[in-house]
Amino acid sequence: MSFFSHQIRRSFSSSAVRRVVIKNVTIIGGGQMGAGIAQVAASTGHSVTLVDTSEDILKKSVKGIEGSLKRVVKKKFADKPEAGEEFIQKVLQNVSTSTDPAAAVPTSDLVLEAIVENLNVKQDLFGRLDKLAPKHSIFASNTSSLPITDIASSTSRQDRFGGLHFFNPVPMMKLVEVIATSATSQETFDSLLNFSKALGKTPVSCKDTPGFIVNRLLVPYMMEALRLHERGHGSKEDIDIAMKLGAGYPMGPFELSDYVGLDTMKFIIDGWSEKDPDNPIFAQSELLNKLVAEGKLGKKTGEGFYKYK
Ligand SMILES: C[C@H](O)CC(=O)SCCNC(=O)CCNC(=O)[C@H](O)C(C)(C)COP(=O)(O)OP(=O)(O)OC[C@H]1O[C@@H](n2cnc3c(N)ncnc32)[C@H](O)[C@@H]1OP(=O)(O)O
Ligand SMILES: NC(=O)c1ccc[n+]([C@@H]2O[C@H](COP(=O)([O-])OP(=O)(O)OC[C@H]3O[C@@H](n4cnc5c(N)ncnc54)[C@H](O)[C@@H]3O)[C@@H](O)[C@H]2O)c1
Repeated sequence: MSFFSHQIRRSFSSSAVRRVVIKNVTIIGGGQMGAGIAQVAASTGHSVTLVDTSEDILKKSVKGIEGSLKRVVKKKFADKPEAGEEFIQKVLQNVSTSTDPAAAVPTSDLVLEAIVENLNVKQDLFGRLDKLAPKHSIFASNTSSLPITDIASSTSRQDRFGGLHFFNPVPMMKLVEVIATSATSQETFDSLLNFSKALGKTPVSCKDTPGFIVNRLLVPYMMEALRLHERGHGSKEDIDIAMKLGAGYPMGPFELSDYVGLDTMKFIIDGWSEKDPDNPIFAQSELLNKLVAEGKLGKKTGEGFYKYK
C-alpha cells in the first residue's frame, strides 16, 4: 500500500493558503535537535536562521554543526577532502544565528520550534511569533510528546500549524513524522511532507496522538527497561547488551536515554502519567527522577546513567 493511501483526509479551512515551497526556515532552539535540523536544512540548500537565548549557546550550536558536518564529509567526500571542505563552508553560509526570534520570523516560510519540552513555554513562543510572521508562514513543532493541537491553540493560524518530529541524531536518522491536527489544512500538510522529502528524509503521516508512532512505542519500552533495573532484574550494562545483541537495537535503552536527554525523557513521561495516572506503562522511574534532580541529564551534561568524557 502506498504512503499516500494512508494519508488522513482533512477538512479545508476557509483561511487556508496555497501550498508553500519552503526555502527560508527559522529554527527556534539550537540544542541537539534544533542544531541537527538546521544542519540538514542548510545542507539541502535551505536558508536557515537558528535562534536561541544566548550568543554563547548559538556559538556552541554552530560548532556542533561544523563537527557533525566534518563527520558527514569524511564519508561523503572520502576521496575529495577539498570538495568536502568546500561543502562545509557552503552549508555554513546557509546558516545565520539570532537571539531575537521576532527579528528572524518576518521572512520565514517555516518556523520550526525545537525548544524545551514544556507546553506553556512553547505556547508562549508561538503566540508571540504568530503576530510577527508572514501570513503564509507555516508553524511546526518538533515536540516529542505534547499534543500539536494544544501548542497550536496559542495562535490564530491553526490551519497552518503541524508537527514535524525528527529523530536524534538528525543527520543520521532518516525518519520524519509529519503530524496533522484536525485543523491542519491539506496544503500545510503537503508542504511539510514535501519539505521533509527535500531534506532527504522519509516522512510518515501521523495523527495527533500521544507520542505519535515512534515515541508511543519506544518510550514505554525505555521506561520499562529502567523499572526492570530498579526491580533488581538486571544491571544497566546487561540490559543494554541484551537489547543490542538480542534484539538488534543500535543502542541499549540506557545508552539511548542518555543520548535523548534524561530531562526530555522525564518531561515526556511526567506529561503522559499526569494525563493517564493509572496506566502502568507510564509509571515513573525513581532513578530517572533522581538523576534529573542532580542535573545529570545524559550525554549533553557529561553524565546520566553513564559517564562521558
Ligand atoms: C525522544 C525523541 O522524541 C525521538 C528520538 O529521537 S528517539 C531516538 C532515536 N534515535 C535512535 O534510536 C538512535 C539509535 N542509535 C543509532 O542509530 C546509532 O547508534 C547512531 C547512528 C547514533 C550512531 O551509529 P554507531 O555506528 O552506533 O556509532 P558511531 O561510531 O558513533 O557512528 C558511526 C558513524 O555514523 C556517523 N554519525 C554518527 N553520529 C553522527 C552525527 N551526529 N553527525 C554526523 N554523523 C554521525 C558518522 O559517520 C560516524 O562515524 P565517525 O564516528 O567515524 O564519525
Ligand atoms: N533529544 C531528542 O532525542 C529529541 C528527539 C526528537 C524531538 N525532541 C524534542 O525536541 C525539543 C528540543 O529537544 P533537544 O533535545 O534539542 O533539547 P536541548 O535541551 O538540547 O535544546 C533545547 C534548546 O532550546 C533552547 N531554548 C529553550 N527555551 C527557548 C526559548 N524560549 N527560545 C529560544 N530557545 C530556547 C535552549 O537554550 C536549548 O539550547 C523538545 O521538544 C524535545 O522533546 C527531542
